[in-house]
Amino acid sequence: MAIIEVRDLGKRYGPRVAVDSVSFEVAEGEIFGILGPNGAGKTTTVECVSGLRTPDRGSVSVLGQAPADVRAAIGVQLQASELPERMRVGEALSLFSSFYPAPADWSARLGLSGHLKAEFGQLSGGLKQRLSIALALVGSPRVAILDELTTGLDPQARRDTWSVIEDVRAAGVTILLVTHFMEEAERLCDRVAVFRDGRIAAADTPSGLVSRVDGSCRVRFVPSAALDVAVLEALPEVSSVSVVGEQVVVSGSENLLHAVTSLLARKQIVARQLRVDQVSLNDAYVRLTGGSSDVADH
Ligand SMILES: Nc1ncnc2c1ncn2[C@@H]1O[C@H](COP(=O)(O)OP(=O)(O)OP(=O)(O)O)[C@@H](O)[C@H]1O
Repeated sequence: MAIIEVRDLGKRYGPRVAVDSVSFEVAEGEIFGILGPNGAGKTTTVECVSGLRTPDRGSVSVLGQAPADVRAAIGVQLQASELPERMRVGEALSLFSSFYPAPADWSARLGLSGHLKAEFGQLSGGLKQRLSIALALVGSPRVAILDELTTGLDPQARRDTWSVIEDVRAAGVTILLVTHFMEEAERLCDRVAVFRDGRIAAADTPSGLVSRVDGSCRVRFVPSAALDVAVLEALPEVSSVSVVGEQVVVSGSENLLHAVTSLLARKQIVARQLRVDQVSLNDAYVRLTGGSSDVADH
């Protein structure tokens, strides 16, 4: 069942079109990733889903209702969330908890227990980020919207946060996640939408996006005996073949390795120094966004 439905969403800021004809659905329990270069319309889209912004066009429903009518069911962690400088972590958690009849306490799981007395203004970027996640989850939301969840965290803190998000999902929460990190999208997301210029350039599972890239798999080897390149080129899985010195380099679809090794076995040729490379989600992303490299791989 779709828990979030976005239909033909459009939003302008003056003459600037931020989001144009965006449609997607998120199923209950799914982690749906939104990727794209700076200015592609990701934040505007999730702000419309969270009910913080009103679309100019199209419709958004969360749990079958307008977001503004189900606010208590939506937890939001926005890119730049600020609290008063002097407010202590424990005070912020208590204040937000007081808004809900049955608040959830994620502070220990997010490594905040040792910082409850620290003032917000004194926190490192990483701790601010973790606090904003804890505050987004305090109302036990059915839908969590996380915008640049792990930006500013060091690699270990990022991995720790991913495992928290897996726990959040295991608790039945549906998650809409804006990210610039391909490794994060691959690890966490069931499906991702790649935004470009306010539109969705492609939406699929991470592996589905990779397999859309022409020549997503590459096999290299040195044949043990003379090999007619034309027989490789005739295989339906093969998109191109090149010969570099003794080495044969074959590009093609996901099933390339099986197709090439079966052919070589039939011809009783051994593939020496065999290597297989797979296009990464990062490669797929770069191609889908027209070569933009404003993305981190790890
Ligand atoms: N409040 C605003 N007023 C005017 N223009 C805005 C406003 N918010 C966003 N924009 C513009 O709308 C476009 C989409 O912005 P948005 O923040 O949704 O993109 P984004 O994909 O989230 O970018 P980023 O990765 O940098 O956060 C951009 O061109 C941005 O400059």
